[in-house]
Amino acid sequence: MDPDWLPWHASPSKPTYTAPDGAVDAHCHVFGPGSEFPFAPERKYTPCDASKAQLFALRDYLGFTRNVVVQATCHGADNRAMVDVLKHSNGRARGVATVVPDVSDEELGRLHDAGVRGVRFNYVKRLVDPKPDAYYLRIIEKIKKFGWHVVIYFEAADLAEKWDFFTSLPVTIVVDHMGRPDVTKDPNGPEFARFLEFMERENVWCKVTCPDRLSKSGPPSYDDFVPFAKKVVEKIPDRVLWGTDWPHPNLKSHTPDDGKLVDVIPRIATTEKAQRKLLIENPMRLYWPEEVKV
Ligand SMILES: O=C(O)/C=C(\C=C(/O)C(=O)O)C(=O)O
Repeated sequence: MDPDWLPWHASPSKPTYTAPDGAVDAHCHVFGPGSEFPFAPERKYTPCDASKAQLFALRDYLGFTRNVVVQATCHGADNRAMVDVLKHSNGRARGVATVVPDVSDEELGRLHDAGVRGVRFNYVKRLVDPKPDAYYLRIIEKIKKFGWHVVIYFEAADLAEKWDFFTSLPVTIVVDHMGRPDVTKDPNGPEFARFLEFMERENVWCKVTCPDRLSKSGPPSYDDFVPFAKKVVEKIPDRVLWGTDWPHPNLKSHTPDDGKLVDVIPRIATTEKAQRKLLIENPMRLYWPEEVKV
């Protein structure tokens, strides 16, 4: 089964930026292996296998310590591949699952015990068919008892339409990839200003991730991505997260060099204090709160 997109980089460069001890890759995936963890029949793309061993090896190679493994749509609501990573991580991986509204409390309990701490609502239409708000509200009612948060993945154009719903949610929200801004526009323009207004809400967090997806100026430095991500880090330094997005599903323009993605970090979080918040303090507070010394 050939993947629909370029395979991930087999020999990324060693980053020139050294992440602080304890750094967290807060957005990554595993795919399959398909022979062990079949892909969802309803998926809209077919991934290549990308295993926990390869994810852990990349983590160590890039100088990171922990992972947050996000359920990808190609596995639908079958979270077994993601849970398998958590169970083999020695406590160094947490998860974000995909569930359906009639998920049982017992299943949610099993996911929580394995290390899941959130669910993902994916609004990107090329990945998932749209669901009504009530679908997601039923899920939120179920997960509140576990203290989980909601990760939302949407296109910039969706924000206006979903504004009232997103701003009504009574849980912590984590936005994937800055809501996918058009980085050819002005970072000080009205479109990104509206997104930054969303970021002003105390329960809203943002992943300053995916220069490889968003940039039009392209690798290796992804210059046009930097002012947008830097703005978010400066605005909400205590509510930002970073991740590789390995193995980079659905990228067709190029195969990102994960070492070069790491090297973008000091250009968007320009002080050691901001880097420690982005890479350690913020993800630890959200995913390993029991290990955070008050
Ligand atoms: O991996 C990402 O975060 C981005 C993509 C894929 C998914 O999120 C997914 O399959 O769940 C994408 O933009 O294609």
